[in-house]
Amino acid sequence: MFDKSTWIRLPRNVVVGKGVRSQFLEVVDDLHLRGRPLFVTSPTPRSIAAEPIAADLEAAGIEPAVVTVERASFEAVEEVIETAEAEEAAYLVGIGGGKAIDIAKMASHHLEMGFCSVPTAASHDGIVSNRGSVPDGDTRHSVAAEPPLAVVADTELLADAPWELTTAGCADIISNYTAVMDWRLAHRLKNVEYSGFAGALAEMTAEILVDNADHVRPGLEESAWIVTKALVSSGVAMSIAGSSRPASGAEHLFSHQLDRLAPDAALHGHQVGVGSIMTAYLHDGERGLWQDIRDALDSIDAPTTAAELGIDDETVIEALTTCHAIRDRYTILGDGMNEEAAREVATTTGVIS
Ligand SMILES: NC(=O)C1=CN([C@@H]2O[C@H](COP(=O)(O)OP(=O)(O)OC[C@H]3O[C@@H](n4cnc5c(N)ncnc54)[C@H](OP(=O)(O)O)[C@@H]3O)[C@@H](O)[C@H]2O)C=CC1
Ligand SMILES: O=C(CO)COP(=O)(O)O
Ligand SMILES: [Zn+2]
Repeated sequence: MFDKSTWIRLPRNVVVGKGVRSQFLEVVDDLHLRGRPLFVTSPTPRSIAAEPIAADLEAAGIEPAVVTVERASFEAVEEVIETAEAEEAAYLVGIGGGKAIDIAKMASHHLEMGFCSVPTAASHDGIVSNRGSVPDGDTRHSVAAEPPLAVVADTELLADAPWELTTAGCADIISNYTAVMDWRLAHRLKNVEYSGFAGALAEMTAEILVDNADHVRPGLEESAWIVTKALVSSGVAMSIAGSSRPASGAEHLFSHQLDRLAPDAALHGHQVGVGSIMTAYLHDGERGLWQDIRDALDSIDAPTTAAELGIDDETVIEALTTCHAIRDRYTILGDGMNEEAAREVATTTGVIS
């Protein structure tokens, strides 16, 4: 008997383009969101986006509350929940990079409140997804979170952000290739539920981005447009899957472990890109996928080596040999790599010298 059912929760308004941050009020009006919003932001996005949008709302008689978070953590989520309650917020708006948006969507989930996403960097594919990613001691959780009711992605703002944030977003997308390979492997070996639609969308998103790599150049608003649309598409794949599987495999485990071993050394997207070169080699051997991934990263100025990440070779080996244990997610790393194998993959792919 067929007894499957699913909920696919997606944003209603995805507004992308030049200057669209000035349409924020129109977007929330269209969603019939009323009352006082709480802006969840981080230090740099606060001054460049949260304050100007707050000024627009104030001119219309709405005074948003604002909370600034420094790190992605459960404590930060708790702080946002308390602020929302104290300020009697009616809905939440995440304004910033992955950190602020993740915290806002997790707090909204707990508060059962609407959430809007205003990215200030095209640096990660959590802009639209219904997942939050939080470190917790030795582990890293991917938790259910509120998908945004609306995304307001201003390409002018995104194009003005430091170029490395955009290349990080590209690398997060390119890593979908290996994430989907890991997901299929887990399906075959461990009977993990697999969605062909979500897997195909995540892969196709990476393919379109790589095909358009020549148009992804610093300072070009068109680059912000191409990358943001890919980030939205990848987030939709996660929402269809109901998990981060289409966009997060062993390369993400590697990055999450680097966050523990070398905090703040490199951007999330750059770390997963380098991880993807190595896990592609593990999946595909010498057949060429790892070189294609490395060349695609190189063509958009994303790091391809430990040195370019600013991380030493021994930390890469430690991350590779331990990251399988960071969460219960079966990948090509199986129950872990030994040190010799880790050195082999990292050296052959040129990640370490
Ligand atoms: N939920 C999901 O599905 C996903 C979640 N993620 C998560 O997202 C995070 C990674 O996202 P990322 O954006 O790299 O991290 P951050 O939010 O930490 O942003 C990276 C840096 O960019 C700065 N910044 C943001 N916008 C601008 C701007 N316009 N101009 C100048 N600087 C800016 C931030 O400043 P400041 O320090 O002042 O804030 C920060 O230093 C990770 O925690 C990752 O796990 C990633 C992918 C998917
Ligand atoms: O970064 C992600 C997708 O790009 C998702 O993060 P997780 O690995 O925490 O699920
Ligand atoms: Zn990611």
